[in-house]
Amino acid sequence: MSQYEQGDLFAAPAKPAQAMLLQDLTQMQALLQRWTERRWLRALDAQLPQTLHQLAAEPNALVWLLTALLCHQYGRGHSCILLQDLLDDPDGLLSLPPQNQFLQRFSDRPSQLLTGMVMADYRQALQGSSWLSSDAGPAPLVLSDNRLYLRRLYQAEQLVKQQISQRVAALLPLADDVAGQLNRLFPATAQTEPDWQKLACAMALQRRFAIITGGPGTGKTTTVVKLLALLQQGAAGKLQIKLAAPTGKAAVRLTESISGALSRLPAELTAAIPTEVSTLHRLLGALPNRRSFKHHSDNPLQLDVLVVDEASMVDLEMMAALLSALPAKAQLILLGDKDQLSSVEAGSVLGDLCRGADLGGYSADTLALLTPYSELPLAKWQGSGTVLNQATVMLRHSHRFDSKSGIGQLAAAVNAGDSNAPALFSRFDDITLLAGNTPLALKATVLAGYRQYLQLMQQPNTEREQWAGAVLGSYSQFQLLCALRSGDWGVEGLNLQIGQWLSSAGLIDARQHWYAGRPVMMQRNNYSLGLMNGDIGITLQDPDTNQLRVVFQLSDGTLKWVLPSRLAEVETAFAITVHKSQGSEFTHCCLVLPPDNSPILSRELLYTGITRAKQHFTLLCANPALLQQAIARRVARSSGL
Ligand SMILES: Nc1ncnc2c1ncn2[C@@H]1O[C@H](COP(=O)(O)OP(=O)(O)OP(=O)(O)O)[C@@H](O)[C@H]1O
Repeated sequence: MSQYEQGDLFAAPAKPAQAMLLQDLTQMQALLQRWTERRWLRALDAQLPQTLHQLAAEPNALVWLLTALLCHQYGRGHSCILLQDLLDDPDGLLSLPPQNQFLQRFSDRPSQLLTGMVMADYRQALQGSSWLSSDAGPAPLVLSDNRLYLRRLYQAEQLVKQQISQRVAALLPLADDVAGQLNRLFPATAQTEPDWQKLACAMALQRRFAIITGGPGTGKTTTVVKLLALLQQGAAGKLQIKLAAPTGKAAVRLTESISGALSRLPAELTAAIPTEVSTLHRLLGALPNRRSFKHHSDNPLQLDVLVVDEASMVDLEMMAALLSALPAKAQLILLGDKDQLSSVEAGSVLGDLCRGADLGGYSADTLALLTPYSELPLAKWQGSGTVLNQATVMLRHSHRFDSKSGIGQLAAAVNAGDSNAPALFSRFDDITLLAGNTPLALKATVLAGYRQYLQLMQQPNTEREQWAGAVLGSYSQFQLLCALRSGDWGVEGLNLQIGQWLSSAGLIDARQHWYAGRPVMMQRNNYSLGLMNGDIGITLQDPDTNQLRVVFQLSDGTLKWVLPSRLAEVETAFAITVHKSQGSEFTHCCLVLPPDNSPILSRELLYTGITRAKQHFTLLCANPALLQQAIARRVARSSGL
């Protein structure tokens, strides 16, 4: 029996009177404790009001409740809570198990306790609290337009809004021959749609802030390289350009794709374009054990143009840190796929900034900036979009996945919320649906997927670097992705299970914690080792020393051999979450869904998982009905952006 089914054991002995509970701190503490025991809250969430209370006593139990819920929502990636949600769906602010009939037994759910409350009750409680920032001074909570924030997040959001609107407002002068230059880089073809790559370039040339968004293979990198070539041409090659990405893995990928895109342009255009890509943490100068960075508004970055790839992975606080460290005159270009999952940390900055981008939403002024560079009329894309829509171009045509590609078609159908998407599996060879008896199918898939690199590992050759490079290359041919962290169908359970299967097949010997063949993923940046969160290394028996070492490929292509004892924060990576896979691609990628419904299963999760696959995508799903539900469910993160 699961913890949730034991309702009678854990439920409050008697339904406490709402008024009593909301006024009585002891009862409130007990309530938060019960919610924590049921895993509806994290211990940290229940702890926050207690900690604040020690710093400044707060007698109102409702304020305690709101603070714990706010902390919980922050942990789930929201920048704030909308007070309206407390009226519409208060249970949604806790991690309640979905569709659980036993929940009805709990009389202490928020929906029960907060019955009859109106907006004014929440506002009044907060406004009477010393925990709420006011004109009199800063405090940990901020109430703005009926949104409740942790002050840090509020400040980050304000900074992002302010900085971006200032940057979008300023128009940059164009070189005289810009139309001719654009025409040479983007030759006209027989098109039925505007050349969005060319228009993205034209827009970004005129703004200090621009977003180029698009799905996989739509030409974001190709476009930005042409943009940089034009910018350098206009500045006689004197611009200081920097490239960055949120994770080490994404940085390696951008280095590769930038180098590829440069090789397709004439050499005289590409001389002053860098290929070195740094992580955002490294660019900003992360300080050990601190949230702050070496570069900030008083010590800005030294650059003229900054390109940030995989911007969907950038969280709100990182975006704020980046914008505050950016010199006022610099140009910032964000690249990313707005439809992917949001950052692991709070915020969904790219998704928020790109809201409405599908429709264009361009004002007459913006159309006037773009029209001179378009062979086709743009009137269809006129609208009353946001300020940000005026600085955003969406690339719509995938050059990697054509109409014969099941991966491309499936990703597009899932992204559009098409409930018929699962029917595509029977129409294409490069996508496979394994429904039904999942454990057996899973075993067969992972054995086939991981066998090759493990066999290669067992044949060390005298050329140590070449052999290790080949093993790493072979590993990237296949990756198992999953939706959850814990449980049998999460990272933890699956890694254990796969370790056992591979051991039984004689491919690894997993009796020790560290063993040859163990793939591991960094869970945090480690600057002294030069390894970043999300980097995957493989444990190998070093033929030179006969000791175990974990081998990582660095962004310059070289290999780094690290003693396992130096890697404290790593996890086995036979299975990784879709979240952690962002910024990476694999030749064959297999996504396994749990048998039970979960709010984690969303359209964005499926889309992100599918688009990690370069040549083949397999979906393992015990319960195909879940697939439909996941396609219908959208991730909505509360924010004020
Ligand atoms: N206008 C175009 N015409 C033909 N091929 C193109 C065009 N634009 C891009 N490509 C090709 O499409 C492929 C993907 O391009 P690119 O890497 O620029 O896309 P991307 O959006 O950055 O991809 P990713 O999603 O991997 O970041 C490359 O092989 C590139 O040469």
